[in-house]
Amino acid sequence: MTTSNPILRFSAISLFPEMFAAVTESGVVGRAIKKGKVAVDLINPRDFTTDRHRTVDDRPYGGGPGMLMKVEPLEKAIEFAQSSQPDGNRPGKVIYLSPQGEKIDHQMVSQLSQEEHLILLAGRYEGIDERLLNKHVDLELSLGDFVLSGGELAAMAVIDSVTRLVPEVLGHKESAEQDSFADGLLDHQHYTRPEVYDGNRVPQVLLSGNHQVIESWRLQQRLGRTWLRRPDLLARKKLTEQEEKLLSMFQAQFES
Ligand SMILES: CN(C)c1cccc(CNc2ccc(C(N)=O)cn2)c1
Repeated sequence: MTTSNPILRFSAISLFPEMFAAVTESGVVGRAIKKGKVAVDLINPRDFTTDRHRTVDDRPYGGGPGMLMKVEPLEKAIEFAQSSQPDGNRPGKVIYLSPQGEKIDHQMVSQLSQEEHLILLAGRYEGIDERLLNKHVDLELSLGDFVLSGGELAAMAVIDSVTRLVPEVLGHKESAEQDSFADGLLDHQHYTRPEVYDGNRVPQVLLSGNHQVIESWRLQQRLGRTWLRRPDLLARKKLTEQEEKLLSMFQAQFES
């Protein structure tokens, strides 16, 4: 069913809009756009410049290395994104991707998937004027503690991860509910043909056809791997009685 107005609209504000082809022309997002369920508008601040050289960067007060994004073209791009909003809809949420932002996790992605319009501000240079940030930005988000040459890759990560969670965007085959992290645990191991690869067999339990045993083995592996690799995630999760039991059996085997 293709809806005339999409469930979720992204407006990406970027000096390098062509980068977004990486998500708009392939994969889950590409298909969701084709089906009219998601829309991605590309807005380039350079189109809002008024000088002959179409200047989009400006020098920082107080000196120092690097440049900042020029205020005027950026503000006009943000206002254009906000105006391109069908009447009656909630105003778009302006998200600024930066290393100084709140770390993104599944909870945040899930909340964002409930929105109607997300305006993603992909910064370049050393960032943007703090007064512009305070006036227009609703949420400053970060992929992690590292610096990219621009916010575009982070914005595309938001577009992809959020789109996957929009109801009925994924078919039943790729369902996102089963995503690890959705329930706060890492994923279990995966195996496919051949049955013996490089001298190693697929764990027998997975060949048994006993779905109850398979499901509990997978849950045990998810608990065990989270305990080993991400104890911080495990600490946040309330385990059921059965999960406690599976994990302690895993720990006993591990420590034996
Ligand atoms: C101060 N500074 C270098 C800077 C400030 C703002 C934006 C940018 C654009 N680059 C980004 C953006 C996001 C991330 C992330 N971790 O999500 C990493 N890099 C850089």
